[in-house]
Amino acid sequence: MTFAHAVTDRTRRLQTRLCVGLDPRLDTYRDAAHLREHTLDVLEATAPYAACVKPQLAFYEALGLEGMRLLGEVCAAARTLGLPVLLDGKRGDIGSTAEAYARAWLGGPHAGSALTVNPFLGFETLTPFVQAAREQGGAIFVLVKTSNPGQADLQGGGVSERVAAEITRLNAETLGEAYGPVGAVVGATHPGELASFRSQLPRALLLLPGLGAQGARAADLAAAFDPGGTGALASASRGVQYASGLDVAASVSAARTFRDELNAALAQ
Ligand SMILES: O=c1ccn([C@@H]2O[C@H](COP(=O)(O)O)[C@@H](O)[C@H]2O)c(=O)[nH]1
Repeated sequence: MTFAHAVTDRTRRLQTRLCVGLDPRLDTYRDAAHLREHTLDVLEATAPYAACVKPQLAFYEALGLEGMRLLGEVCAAARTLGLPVLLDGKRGDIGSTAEAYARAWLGGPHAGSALTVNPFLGFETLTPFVQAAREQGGAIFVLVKTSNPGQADLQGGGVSERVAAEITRLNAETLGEAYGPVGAVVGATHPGELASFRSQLPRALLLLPGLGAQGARAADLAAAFDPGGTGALASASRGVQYASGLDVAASVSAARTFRDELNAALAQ
């Protein structure tokens, strides 16, 4: 089953459109062992409310070798729980280096996972990622309009729309499933633009980061979804993992609330 198929199937079966972000911050814990235990506990406890899990690679890289080991454990635990994994790495480079990134994050133990990809070096640099995603049943999520306030410095003036058009072209080359292997990152912090990106990106899954800590609200995201309530994943990291300090029960409650609010928005 491909990544797109797996998240869509999970959305339909469990009625959840929430992507749980796991971004463990060392300064929040007594030590690395405490960080590991809490991160794995949050993953397991919130899994019933999640369509997928999104580890931000930067937080694992910042922990050195131990972080890489933990990332492996998070991905293995997610697989056991039946949760698709979306690796937020925002990779992108000239072709031969992009090939290495694609092998590293879409192949081997990460086959079938998804990776966020930065298109700044040009559309030709997406090719190794798209090929790897197609071959391994994975997916990529290309940055179209990021959630941060400064995105307009470089992503305005029609740039986001050009990236969206390229994603649509790439997905048209892949026949078969409802959603192709090339998704789009569109910040949940831009609710007024979600309908437009939804229609520009007909076969793309949308990743909507910014729920919770960045101020985006589930109630404002309905326009990002297709009829039937598929096609988008709204993502919260701090708002789930650190919903109330390190209280795992509060993480569960936050995940359940985000799930319910997204469902309520779609029922309007
Ligand atoms: O446009 C983007 C793309 C990715 N992110 C990442 O998502 C999480 C957001 O964390 P919160 O704690 O829910 O704010 C983080 O890993 C970002 O690197 C994003 O925020 N915006």
